[in-house]
Amino acid sequence: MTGHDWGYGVEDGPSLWHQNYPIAEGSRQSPIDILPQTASHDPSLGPIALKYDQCTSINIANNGHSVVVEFEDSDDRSVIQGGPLDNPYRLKQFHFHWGGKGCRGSEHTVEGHSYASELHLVHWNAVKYETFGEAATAPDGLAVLGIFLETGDDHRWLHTITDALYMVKFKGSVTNFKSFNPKCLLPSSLHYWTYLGSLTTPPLHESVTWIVLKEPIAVSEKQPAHSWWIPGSSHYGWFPIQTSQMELSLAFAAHKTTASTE
Ligand SMILES: NS(=O)(=O)/N=C1/NCCS1
Ligand SMILES: [Zn+2]
Repeated sequence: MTGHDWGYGVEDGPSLWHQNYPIAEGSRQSPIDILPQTASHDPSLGPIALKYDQCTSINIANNGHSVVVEFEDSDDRSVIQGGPLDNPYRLKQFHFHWGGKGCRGSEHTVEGHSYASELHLVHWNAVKYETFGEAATAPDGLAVLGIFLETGDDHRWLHTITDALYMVKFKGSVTNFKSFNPKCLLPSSLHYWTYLGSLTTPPLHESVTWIVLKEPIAVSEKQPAHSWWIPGSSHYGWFPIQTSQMELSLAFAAHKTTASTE
C-alpha cells in the first residue's frame, strides 16, 4: 500500500486503517492512554541517555502526513540508549503530531489528558538490523522518544522549525535543514514511561519501544499548528498541501487505542 491510502478524514481515518492494515487490531498498538497510577515501577530500568552532540540534520520534508526532520544515520553519532534498551538506537528522524485549531493533537494521553502536540524522535536498532526499513518491522527494531508539547511560554528554539515550514508547504517538498540539534527540544527531566507498542501511523508495525517523557515542553500558542490552520478546512491531517493558500495546516486528529501501560 502506498503511504497515501490513509489519513485522518471521515473516509480514511484511524477507525478505517484496519481495512488496509489489519495489524491495527494487533496486541501492541499505539498510541495508548497512559495511566501513571497503574504503571508498574520497574527498579531495573535505569535512566535513558541521549547522545545528540554530534547530530547531523539533513533536511526538513513534508511527507503529506507530517513535517519530518531527517538525520544522517550512517554511524552511531546520535543515539538513545539505557532505560529499557539493550543497546544504542540511532536517531533517524523526528516529526510532530499537531491538532487542528483549538484542538489538542497529542497521540498519547495521560489519564485521558491530551496535550497540544507531540514530538516523536525516531531511532532504530542498527546493532541488530542492516537498515531502518528492516528494523521498522522487527519487534525490537525501533525506539521512539515521545515528548509532549504544552501551550505556554515561547519555546526559544521551536521557531527554527516553524520558520522552516514555509519552505515545505507542499506535500512531497524537501528543503535543506542543517545543524539542527534536537537536544534543544528536550525538557529538563528525562523521567519517562515505557511500553512495547507500534508505529502510530500506517503501516502500524509493532516494532516500537516507546519512551514517553513525563515532563512536557512549553510552546506558545502562536508556535504550534494553531496559527497554521487553513480557514474553513474540514479535512483533518496534513493538508494535501497543493493549496494556493499561503498558510499551512498541520491538522492532525489524534487517534486513541486503549491498553494499559506496562
Ligand atoms: N508516529 S510514529 O513515530 O509512530 N510513526 C512512524 N512512522 C514511520 C517512522 S515513525
Ligand atoms: Zn509520530
